[in-house]
Amino acid sequence: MEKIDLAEGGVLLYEPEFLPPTLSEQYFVELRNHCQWEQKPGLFGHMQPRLIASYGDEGISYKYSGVVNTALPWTETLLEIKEKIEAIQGEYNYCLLNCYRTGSDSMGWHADDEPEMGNVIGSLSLGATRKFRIRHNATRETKTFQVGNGTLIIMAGTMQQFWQHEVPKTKRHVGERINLTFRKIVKE
Ligand SMILES: O=C(O)CCC(=O)C(=O)O
Ligand SMILES: [Fe+2]
Repeated sequence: MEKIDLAEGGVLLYEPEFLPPTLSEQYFVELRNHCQWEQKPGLFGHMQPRLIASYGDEGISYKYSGVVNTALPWTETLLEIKEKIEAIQGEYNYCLLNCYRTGSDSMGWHADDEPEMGNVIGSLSLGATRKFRIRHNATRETKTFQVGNGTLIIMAGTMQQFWQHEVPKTKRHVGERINLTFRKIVKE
């Protein structure tokens, strides 16, 4: 596990081999086939370039890109994955899943810095390898991480306040990738 101390108190943990490939593949197939995937409109009425699904504790909902996502009840598989990540760091009550179907699916620069969002976010990648980039708001310093089948990233400390992150589009022919971000939503 690589621990990267970022400017101004941000912390990023990076473990490319967090889960073994066969288990990751099993999770990928299970989640792709059984999650309730949908494509939602983003901020300006365009559809978001990816599919999403969200699961969590009862009564949890999360407003994201202007869209409210109400959590479906946890599944066995998601609880199993959640426990594995919690064993490294964090305590989570919500999971947003993103499915990037091709290289044209992506997620633009953003920070998960909503006031109700806990500062520790556990992010697991399954399937095709994509780039995950982070960029410091003021200095524009950028770092790129390859996120492949079974890669874990934990974002913590003040990272969301000082850095944004993205999953850029790629012209390469890439297969599908599923990303799970486990979060803690604190209700007022
Ligand atoms: O797909 C990823 O690796 C990042 C997802 C993400 O940043 C998010 O869901 O907020
Ligand atoms: Fe994010």
